[in-house]
Formats: sequence, C-alpha cells, structure tokens
Amino acid sequence: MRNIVVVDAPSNLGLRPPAPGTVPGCHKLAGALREQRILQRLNAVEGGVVVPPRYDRGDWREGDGVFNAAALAAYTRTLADRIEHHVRAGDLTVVLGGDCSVQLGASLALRRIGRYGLVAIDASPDFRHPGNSDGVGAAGGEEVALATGRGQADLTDLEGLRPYLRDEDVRFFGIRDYFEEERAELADLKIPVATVGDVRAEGAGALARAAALSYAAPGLDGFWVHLDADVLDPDVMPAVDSPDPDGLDHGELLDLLRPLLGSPLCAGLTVTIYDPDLDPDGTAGALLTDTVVAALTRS
Ligand SMILES: NC(=[NH2+])NCCC[C@H](N)C(=O)O
Repeated sequence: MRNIVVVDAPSNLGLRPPAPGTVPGCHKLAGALREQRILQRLNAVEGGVVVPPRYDRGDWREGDGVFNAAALAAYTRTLADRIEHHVRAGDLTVVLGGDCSVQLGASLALRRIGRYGLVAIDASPDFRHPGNSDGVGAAGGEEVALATGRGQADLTDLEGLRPYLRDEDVRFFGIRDYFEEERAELADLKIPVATVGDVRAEGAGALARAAALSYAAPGLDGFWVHLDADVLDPDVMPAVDSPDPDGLDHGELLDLLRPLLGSPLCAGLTVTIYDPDLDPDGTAGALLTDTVVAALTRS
C-alpha cells in the first residue's frame, strides 16, 4: 500500500472577499477536516502545512487581471515544492485547501516531473480567461484555464513551464448541465465533460473507471484529482462561495472518487472551497470528510 500524505494548503488568495472588509473562510477547510480526524481515519502520514502569504488585494480594480497574483505565484511554487517531493516518493498526496487556486501548485509540481492529467470534479469548469471574459480576477474560478496556459504569464508560465497541463489531458466531472456557454467552449477544445446529467445517465463508477484507464496511455505519467466541494448539491453542501443547484449527492461523488483515487496512476487529490464560516454546526464538513475518507479507504 502507498502512503497517504496529508498536506494543508490553507490559501484563500483566489477568491473575492465574501463581504467588504472580510476574507474568504475556505482557508479553514484544512483545519475543519483535521478536526474530523481525517489524518487518523486515513491512517495518513503528516505532511505539514504550506503557509500562504497574506491576503491583500491592495489597490486592485476590475480590469487589472488576477488579484493577489504575486502572492499566488510565490505560493504556487512553494506548494509545488512540497507536492513534488511526495509525488516523487510515490505517496498519494491529499492536499487540503484552500480555494481552487491551490490546484496550480499540484499542476506545477506534476509538470516538473512529467506529463500528468487532471480530473476536475467541480460544478463549474473554472475556465475563465481573458479570451472568454472581461471579468478575470479570482484565480479560484480560473485555475484550469491558467494551468492549461491561458492568461497572464506571471501565473501561467512559472519556471518557463507553460502549459502545466495539456487540454487533451483534462477531464471534467459534475459540471452543471445549464452551463451551456462553458460547455460549448470546452467541446470546441475537445476537453471531455461529464455533466451531472451525464453522470446519472452513464453511471459515476463506469465513467470514473474509464477516465482512470484513459491515463494509462503511452507518454502519460498519471493524473491528479481536483475536488471542488461545490460539485455537491447545495442541499448537502451549502458552505461554498457560489452554490449551484442540481449537483451530485454524496453517493454519486463517492462512486466517482473511488475508482479514480484507487488507480495506481493517481498522484493525489486536492480538496477545496468548503468554507467552515458558512457551516456553523459543521454538518457539511463532517459529511465531506466522510466521503473523502470512504473514497480513500476500503470498506
Ligand atoms: N467555487 C469556486 N471555484 N469559486 C471560484 C469563483 C467562483 C465565482 N463564480 C467566480 O467565477 O468568480
């Protein structure tokens, strides 16, 4: 059995302030899941905490590009150093965010090592970029576009490694059926998308097994799984910055995660976006932890 290593990446640099003068609470995700004893329940190795820089958007205004960009760039490299170490050691690395921008740290780490894919399990594809929007700013809604080389070079071309991921190596699961514009762009780019409707029609387990197998192709070294908690239906996961209705239930998410995380080609998992500030009694966080633990352990 491979070691499971848990690394905290408590960065909220990629989201807008939830209210003026406040910062996003998703940096508390890691603490909340640890409080649910995720480390002990996974029998995981302690991977420590990669401490992020201060959240300070300064005098950023709409039109200025991605906010917190210098801090995001620095953090992506530091987080990549930590993840790279564990991937090279053959560990299965579980990164507790944080917002979705922490996924850039994983993508940079994997690009340093070889050619890896990304399975993004998310309500929305986080694919905003200057080519499809005037509203670029929050990297947590843009990280897959950035990782595939779209957007400002201070984030997309770290260490001269643009793109960290190739379009053809990305797969999306759980995108809402009503995101028609986004789905059309991804279809043009030939990036496979399984919407919530597709997951129900074809079966989560079958789709996930096929995705895992698709990375066994020559030239590929493996893949990473990115989980944005907002892929879940707001009924069971209301504690996210932008809840989108008609999402997955926990059973469907578990059926997606199991074959992916069980694959020897899977290098790791990022868990992002759950915001304990929006979950005062902790129920949603406890259920999220249960599903992640179940996906990584044999029942
Ligand atoms: N859950 C997320 N990925 N949030 C990131 C940003 C979401 C927000 N709708 C935006 O695009 O700005």
